Amino acid sequence: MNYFPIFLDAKKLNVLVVGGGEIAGAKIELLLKSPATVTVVSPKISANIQALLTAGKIKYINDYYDKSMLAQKQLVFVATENRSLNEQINKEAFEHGVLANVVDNADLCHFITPAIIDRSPMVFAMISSGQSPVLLRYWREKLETIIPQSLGKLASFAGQKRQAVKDRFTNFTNRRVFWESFFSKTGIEQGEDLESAFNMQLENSEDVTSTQAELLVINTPDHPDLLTLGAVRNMQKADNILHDVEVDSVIIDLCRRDAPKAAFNEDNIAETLSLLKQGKRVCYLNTNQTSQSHEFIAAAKELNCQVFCF
Ligand SMILES: C[C@@]1(CC(=O)O)C2=NC(=C\c3[nH]c(c(CCC(=O)O)c3CC(=O)O)Cc3[nH]c(c(CC(=O)O)c3CCC(=O)O)/C=C3\N/C(=C\2)[C@@H](CCC(=O)O)[C@]3(C)CC(=O)O)/[C@H]1CCC(=O)O
Ligand SMILES: NC(=O)c1ccc[n+]([C@@H]2O[C@H](COP(=O)([O-])OP(=O)(O)OC[C@H]3O[C@@H](n4cnc5c(N)ncnc54)[C@H](O)[C@@H]3O)[C@@H](O)[C@H]2O)c1
Repeated sequence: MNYFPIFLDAKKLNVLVVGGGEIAGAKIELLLKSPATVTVVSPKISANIQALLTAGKIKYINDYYDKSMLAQKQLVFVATENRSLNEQINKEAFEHGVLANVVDNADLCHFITPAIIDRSPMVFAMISSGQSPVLLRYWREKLETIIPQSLGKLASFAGQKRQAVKDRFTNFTNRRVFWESFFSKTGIEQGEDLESAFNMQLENSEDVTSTQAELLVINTPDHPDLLTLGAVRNMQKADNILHDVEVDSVIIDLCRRDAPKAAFNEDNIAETLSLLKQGKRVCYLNTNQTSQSHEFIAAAKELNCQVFCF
């Protein structure tokens, strides 16, 4: 991953846009979807940009770019047709600690703009690391059709109810189980009857003090595409991950990111069994059915923990 993905709080963002043509206009429109402060510098601006200026949405410097304009800015977008000017801005921005994006010039970008699926407050942003913008657009269009429009409404609702769930359940595992169960209910994703479904679930949920231990054994294929949907869902739910050394890192990366991970060996069998005794959900990515792995699974069953195979 050569590009590190983060989301910036745009309330505190000061952005300079160099250029006043069609491409600069598109970047400004995108920036104005957020509360960023946008300053445009160009000796000429298009009718679209003029309209934004008249509406008081942007600041405008009617001049040629100068490096002094980078002061107090965190980002600069460059949309001029002048290659040597674009190179100069890339260099000067770097010297001033400002990150530059030169539109459609990966080699002059300190950061690149992603394809975006906006279901605010849920926002999906993705890149092809500059390798293939057309492939990226193709996937954005595909994902647009499967991500429901109501997802933003659901995320806002969950945000408003987070404190109520925190007040009701003191421990982290109970809160996670509550939300997992709420989001998997029929109709919830479509935003139907959120308030009544939520209230009913909150009233009927028990505070589970000791959870039932689960060992989720994934018979891991060579290729991630061959994992079943059930396997991936359970890999995402595990508290701890144990994997045979042969398992591909791409598959391990599909497990819950904050779950501790360990390679299966003699030394950590006892440790994993003790996690199961504490009622944890352990996912075991198994590739070779060795006698040692059979013994481990048998020992887990003896602990009275539930064993599921995928
Ligand atoms: C996300 C998106 C948003 C946006 O434009 O901001 C975006 N490009 C989009 C579309 C698109 N861009 C181009 C075509 C025409 C087809 C083609 O030529 O391939 C199409 C397709 C179309 O329009 O259908 C031309 C192009 N783009 C770049 C180069 C130069 C190069 O690759 O070296 C060239 C050749 C210029 C030339 O030959 O002269 C470079 C960049 N374009 C990026 C972003 C950054 C990398 C993102 C990534 O990781 O892929 C990066 C590195 C810099 C940046 O601009 O931040 C949007 C797609 C998603 C969406 O639709 O949502
Ligand atoms: N138009 C397209 O379809 C398209 C598509 C992809 C990439 N691009 C690239 O994006 C860039 C911008 O495209 P465009 O169509 O908006 O071009 P444009 O010629 O309409 O706009 C360029 C703008 O830069 C301004 N400018 C020039 N020198 C300047 C300086 N020293 N300081 C400040 N502003 C200055 C000009 O006044 C003008 O407003 C070009 O490099 C182009 O190759 C264009």
